[in-house]
Amino acid sequence: MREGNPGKPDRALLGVLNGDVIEPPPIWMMRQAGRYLPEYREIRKRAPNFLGFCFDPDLATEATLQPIRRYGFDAAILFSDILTVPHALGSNVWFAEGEGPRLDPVRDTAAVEALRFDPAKLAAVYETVRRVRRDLPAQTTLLGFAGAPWTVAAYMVEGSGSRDWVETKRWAYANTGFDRLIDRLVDATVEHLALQLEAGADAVQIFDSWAGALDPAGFEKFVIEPTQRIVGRLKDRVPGARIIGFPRQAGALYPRYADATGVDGLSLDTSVPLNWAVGAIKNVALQGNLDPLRLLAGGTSLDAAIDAIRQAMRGRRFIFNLGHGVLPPTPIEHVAQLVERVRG
Ligand SMILES: Cc1c2[nH]c(c1CCC(=O)O)Cc1[nH]c(c(CCC(=O)O)c1C)Cc1[nH]c(c(CCC(=O)O)c1C)Cc1[nH]c(c(C)c1CCC(=O)O)C2
Repeated sequence: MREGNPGKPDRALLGVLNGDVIEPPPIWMMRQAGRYLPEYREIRKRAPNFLGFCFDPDLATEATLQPIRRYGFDAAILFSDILTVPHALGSNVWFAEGEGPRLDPVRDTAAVEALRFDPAKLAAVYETVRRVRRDLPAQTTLLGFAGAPWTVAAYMVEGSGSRDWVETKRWAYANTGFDRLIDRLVDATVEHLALQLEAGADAVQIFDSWAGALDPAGFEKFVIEPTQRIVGRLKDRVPGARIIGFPRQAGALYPRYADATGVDGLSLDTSVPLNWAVGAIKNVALQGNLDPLRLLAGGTSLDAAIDAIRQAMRGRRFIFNLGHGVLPPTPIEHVAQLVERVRG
């Protein structure tokens, strides 16, 4: 079934994005580098704060490689964060230990006009990409990433995480300059993703974690339209760029997102019935969507959930993943069970 990738080493995950059906499917996990790994918790102590960790190429390279060494996943994902982009735009971003991200809120046009993307502030990130590519096994795909404009804007407007994103939606729907923030983020995201691809990333994922917070008209304007611009411009700038989109909780709007944005792969959240997705979503590789809680719980119900996903996706361009990030209390043995079951 393989066409191969002329001129490229045989990277299964990149192969799926390029059009191959591969059995067993390549596997990686969102948030595979992080707190569920004892070796991550150990090196995390070496940095004074989380952004300092992300901007230290020694530490970020090591964190990226840890899950590859332990489990041999088919892809490594750059260890970084979606909030490095607001940092490079000049926003004040910090992680209050145990409380999640904090930013100085951006709530008017003057604050938007003050933002300037300076990629020099992310030089350590691109250096990490180069080092990881140099140290990775040749068959392992390296993924870069960015947050989508809507999700990054939501953190910038609220100044933190939120359940309902009230201030962001109020401004977005009022139509009083929020689009300018989205435009700035589209420009910065294209630049940031292009620099990762040019430093050695094989493909990139765009995380729109809060896409599901919008109504359908808002989803069209603030999720689909900016993502479509990013994909078009990135493919113009970096020929052959491969892009996975993750509009989390998009529900019935997943097919529209896949058709309209031009992504090569679509990451499905835990709530999506795969039998529906296979029929409704054409012409893209699908990725997903094991419930991270199944992985945490383990046991025979984990095996059954893995088998059901494999069964539903047989014959389809598919990348095995979770429906969202792995949770910190997940036992490391359950992850070993997952990888073995998918490949066995
Ligand atoms: C919304 C979002 C963020 N960051 C990210 C998203 C989109 C994906 C999603 O929806 O989960 C993306 C992200 N964050 C991180 C990665 C690294 C690569 C990987 O997936 O392994 C990636 C791809 C590391 C991280 N980013 C963060 C950690 C934990 C902090 C630490 O280790 O000290 C890690 C490993 C911190 C972070 N960063 C963010 C939050 C809300 C938090 C705090 C919540 C939490 O603690 O999980 C913003």
